[in-house]
Amino acid sequence: MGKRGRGGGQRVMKRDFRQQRDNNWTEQRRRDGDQWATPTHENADFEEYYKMQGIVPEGEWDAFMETLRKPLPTTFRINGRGRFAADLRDRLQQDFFSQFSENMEVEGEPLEAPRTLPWYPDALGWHMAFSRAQLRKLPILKQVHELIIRENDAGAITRQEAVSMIPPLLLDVQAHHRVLDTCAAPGSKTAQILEMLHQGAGTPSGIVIANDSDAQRCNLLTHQTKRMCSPALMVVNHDATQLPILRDFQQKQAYKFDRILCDVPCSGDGTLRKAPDIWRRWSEKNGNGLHPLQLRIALHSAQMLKIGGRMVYSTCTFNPVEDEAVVAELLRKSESSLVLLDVSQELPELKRVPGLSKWLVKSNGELFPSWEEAEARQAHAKLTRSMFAESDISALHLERCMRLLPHHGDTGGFFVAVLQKVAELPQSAFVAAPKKESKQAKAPAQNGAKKLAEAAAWSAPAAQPPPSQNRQQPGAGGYDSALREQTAMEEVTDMAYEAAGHTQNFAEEIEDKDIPAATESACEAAAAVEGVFQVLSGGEEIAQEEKRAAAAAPGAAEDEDEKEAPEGTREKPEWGSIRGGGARGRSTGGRWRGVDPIVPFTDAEQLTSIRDFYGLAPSLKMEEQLISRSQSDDRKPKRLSFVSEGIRDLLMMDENEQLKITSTGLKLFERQDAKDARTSCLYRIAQEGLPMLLPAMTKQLVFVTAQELLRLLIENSIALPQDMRLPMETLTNPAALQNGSGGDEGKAAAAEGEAADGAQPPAKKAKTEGPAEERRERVPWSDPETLRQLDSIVGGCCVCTLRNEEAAALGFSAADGVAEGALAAHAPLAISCWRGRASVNHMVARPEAAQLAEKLRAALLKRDGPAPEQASEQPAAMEAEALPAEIAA
Ligand SMILES: C[S@@+](CC[C@H](N)C(=O)[O-])C[C@H]1O[C@@H](n2cnc3c(N)ncnc32)[C@H](O)[C@@H]1O
Repeated sequence: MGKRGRGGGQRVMKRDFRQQRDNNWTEQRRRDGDQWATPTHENADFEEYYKMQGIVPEGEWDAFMETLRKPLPTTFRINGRGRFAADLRDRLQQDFFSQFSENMEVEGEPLEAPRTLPWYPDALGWHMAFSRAQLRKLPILKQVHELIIRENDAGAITRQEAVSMIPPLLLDVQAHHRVLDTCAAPGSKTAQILEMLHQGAGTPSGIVIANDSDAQRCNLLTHQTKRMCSPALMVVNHDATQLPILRDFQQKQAYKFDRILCDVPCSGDGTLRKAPDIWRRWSEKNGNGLHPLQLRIALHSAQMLKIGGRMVYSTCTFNPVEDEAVVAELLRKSESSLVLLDVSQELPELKRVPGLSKWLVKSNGELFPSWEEAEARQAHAKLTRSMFAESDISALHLERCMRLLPHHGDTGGFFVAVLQKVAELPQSAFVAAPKKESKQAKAPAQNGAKKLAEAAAWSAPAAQPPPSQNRQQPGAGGYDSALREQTAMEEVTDMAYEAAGHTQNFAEEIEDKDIPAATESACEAAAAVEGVFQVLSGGEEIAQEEKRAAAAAPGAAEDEDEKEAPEGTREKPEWGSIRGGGARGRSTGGRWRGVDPIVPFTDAEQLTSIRDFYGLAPSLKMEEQLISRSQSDDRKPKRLSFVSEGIRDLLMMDENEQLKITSTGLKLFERQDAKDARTSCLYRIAQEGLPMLLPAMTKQLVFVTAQELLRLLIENSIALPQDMRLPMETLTNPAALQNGSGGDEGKAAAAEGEAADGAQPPAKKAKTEGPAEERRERVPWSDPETLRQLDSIVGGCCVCTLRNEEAAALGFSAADGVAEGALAAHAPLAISCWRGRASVNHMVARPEAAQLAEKLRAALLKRDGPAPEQASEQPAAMEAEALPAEIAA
């Protein structure tokens, strides 16, 4: 079959794969004739290959294989650091894990007690291994299982495979770092990195750029990281070998990163325990096919790293061709500008084996120790020299790499190398070594040695593309194009197709049989193998798109020579004049088709209105840090998001719209569209923006008791007393809303009862006013202090938050009431609400409201003990079923 035909098939496979990717990997069964057969956990090629490689220490092979055949335990980490994370850890320990004992059994089957991951800092990483049968039979396991799903959805914990937590820990991220996560979707490591960035108080000066070459997976990445509520994150969609290198106007040089994670696409056999279908699809060809891409990603990343910066290269495969071979070639090409760090003293409790210094490469069914031997046997056609352990290998200290073996810690398999940049990479690093004499000789001659040299030159440190290249490629892909020509990508193509075939079938059989939430582990396993697609379809599509975008860019046809400012002279552009990568709805056209452009929000009238309405302190620099994604100018933007100073600066540096931005910024405000809910402010507060807004808010705040907050969360709406209800005229006369309660008029209107509460946002109203709601007897607000505050705010959006002293007593804030950090999991207990004509309703999504209610109930239970009617019940944290049906759901 020709390549064109197969490419079409690839697209279908890719779509099928994506549609199912959120599902959990379970034990797969495949149709075998008319029989359903459970896949065997055997693969002779796999065993032979890895036995020969010597990846497992002497005498441990059986234990290695036995563990690989078992399902993977559940692991999770408690988000964030500090007191809040420790509190949650202690609560889980007291309420749940203390109920397990050492020698527990379920119907004769031993049950392993949950335990902490010994190497994870502050005992915040946990491991639990129990079977499905045990889960069904032991109620406490079911409760723990549900708790983990709930806390994961709420952003308090993250379910993540244990070994996948290691790269971010070794990246050693600090709050001021610029961090790049090159292959980031679905985003479990990005989330971990973000937490590290946010470990101090306030908004960090550093940023995280999370990239993935697959646009749909970028959306998944956005979704996964949304719960982190970080204004310091930007998600971009590029081929990591062509990520644009921007010019840093502050440093007057290329924009570089302090930390880079290259968690590259790989063949994924380290995930066999959660993706058992790999057993029957495993082939060394997958790894051989991915090696060139992995190397190119690592090389380009190294170029984007600051001198002194740290880069982690990781895979979830045991395969040395994708692991040590890539690291070795990277070190070789760097000519000592990169150093492989000895991290044996970091995470000391983590059991690991050192990297290999010799390995074999398989081709045509034979294993070869060197390129020369493969060449002599005519078996080198689909190989590159860089896949082999060369004679210089001992000088590279590959023993500093680490391989995580499943039987050592009951985990998946993983590989990690930590590198530090000590000097700029030589230009020669970006010119590929000859692969095969015959083709090699042709390539420069056919394509032009000058072009190659030019491409390599402009990829040098801090250099900008020469004008001609710049017009062709918005990204710093100069060396890449050279590399493409020289590495004879078309030969890798076949291997990639084969690898992709493996992925397709793998994907086709995914079924969701277990956990309802999209699980991180499923996505990770999927990601590991899906990367294969990027070699061809994804990568090529992106390259095409980047070319198209460059051509479509305003002024692309002009002489770039005249436009390029000499190094070091670039001025900082005006905030209001920038446009972040996107084209949709722009009359001038933008760079990235189908992407809404990022537009600074500078509407002075609206900004003043928002600032006045919520009494926002000047410390919240909305005028310079608020953005929207607008399709056209004729309507006010639907959402306003806040970006950190670091992201704002990056947006300004990206004045040529080189970045294809999927998402950035923390949503603070949403346009209030309800026609019957007019207030003087067009924008209401988005719940996720509260951690950022609350410290700056001085108006529309209502400090309520814990019991009131709990009631509001459970009942959705609490009525105002009759004498505080607003008159009907406020529905059409916004000015009247500004004057607070309606006095006598209010009383008159109140006689019309609840159904007349037109100021409630219609969408919410539909949700909250079911027949059961109407039947429920509604006790109005009654605490005198709360009533005083409710009377002092104006109708429309407001925030109900726990009173400081209660927040401190219940452990939700420091004694001074100030939240630690901006992450959602550590945000003060506050909810975005709507003060309507006759009631106050919350505007929080149901799952989040349920989670907040449970958190509050647990804290109250801890402080006050069980309420009389609850005294005989289980701890509050376990009793979602005791909540009203709409919350428990
Ligand atoms: C192993 S997964 C990453 C998992 C992720 N780091 C996490 O922890 O959730 C590899 C990812 O690389 C992406 N990918 C594949 N080829 C790529 C390329 N050329 N550039 C950027 N991303 C790529 C895939 O879409 C996939 O999401």
